[in-house]
Amino acid sequence: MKIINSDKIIENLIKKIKKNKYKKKLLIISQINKGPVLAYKKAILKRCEEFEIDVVDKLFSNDQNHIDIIEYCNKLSNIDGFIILQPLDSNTDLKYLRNNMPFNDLDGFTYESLGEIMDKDFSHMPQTARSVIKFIEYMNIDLRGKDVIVANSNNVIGKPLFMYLNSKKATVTMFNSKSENQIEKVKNADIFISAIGIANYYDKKYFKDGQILIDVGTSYIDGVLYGDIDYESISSLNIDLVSSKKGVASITTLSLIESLLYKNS
Ligand SMILES: Nc1nc(=O)c2c([nH]1)NC[C@@H]1CN(c3ccc(C(=O)N[C@@H](CCC(=O)O)C(=O)O)cc3)C=[N+]21
Repeated sequence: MKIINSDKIIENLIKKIKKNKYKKKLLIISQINKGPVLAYKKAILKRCEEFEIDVVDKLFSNDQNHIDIIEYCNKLSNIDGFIILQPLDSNTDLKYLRNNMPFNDLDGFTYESLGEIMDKDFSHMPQTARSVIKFIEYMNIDLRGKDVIVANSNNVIGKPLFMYLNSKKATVTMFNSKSENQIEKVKNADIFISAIGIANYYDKKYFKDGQILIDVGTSYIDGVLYGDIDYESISSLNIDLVSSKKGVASITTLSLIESLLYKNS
C-alpha cells in the first residue's frame, strides 16, 4: 500500500495563493455553530488570517431564514465570493437561496453552478469534488477508459464528480445506499472514490492489487479520525491510497481560497 499525501499539493496551493496581489473578501454564511460546520469555519478563518484575506463571517440564527439571508446579502458590497456552510436550518429554503444568491459561488451551490457542471464547465465545482480532482491530477491518472466507482451521490461530491469523470472518458458508476453487489463491483473497478462517512466500512474483501483508492470519508469517533476504508486490512495489497488523513479534507480550505482569488465569475 502506497499512501499519497497532500504535502506537495498544499505547498503548490500556498505558493499560488501567495502570488495574488489583489485584496479579496470572502463571505461565509452559516446557521449552526458547532460540529463539522464550526470546524470548517475555523479552518477557513485561520487560513484567511494567514493570507490576509478579508472575511465577513455571518452567522444567522435559527429563527431567521432564506429571506433574511438574501436581504442581508443584497445590502452587502465588495464580496468576491461566498460559501454557505451546510446544513442550514430546515426552515431555510435552499431552493430559494440557490436561485437568488447574488455573489460569486465558491462551493457549487447555485443552480447556475450545478447547471454549468452538467454542461462540462467545472469552474464552480464544489470544493470537496475539486479537491478529489486535484489528487487525481497530482497522481497523473489517465482516466480514459477507466472503470471508476464513486460511493456517494450528493450534490457536492458524487454528482459533480460523476460529470467530471465522465467528461474525461472514464466509465463511472455512482453508488447510493441501496447499491447491491458492491464487493464484486468495487473489486472490478480501477479507481474507487468513497464518501459514505461510515468508519472502516470497506475492507480487504472489496479490493485487489493495482487499484487506486481515494477515501473522502471523515468520521470522528472519540476524537479519532477514521476514513471509510479499513486501511489496516489492506496494508499488504499493492494499492495507491489517498487516506482521510492528509487527504482530500486537508486541501478543501486552500482550494476554496484559490477559487476566491482566481475564479472571479
Ligand atoms: N458548503 C459546505 N461545503 C463543505 O465542504 C462543508 C460544509 N458545507 N459543511 C461542513 C463540512 C465539514 N467540512 C470540513 C472540511 C475541512 C475541515 C478541516 O478541518 N480542514 C482542515 C484540515 C484537516 C486535515 O488536515 O485533514 C484545514 O483545511 O485546515 C473540517 C470540516 C466541510 N464541509
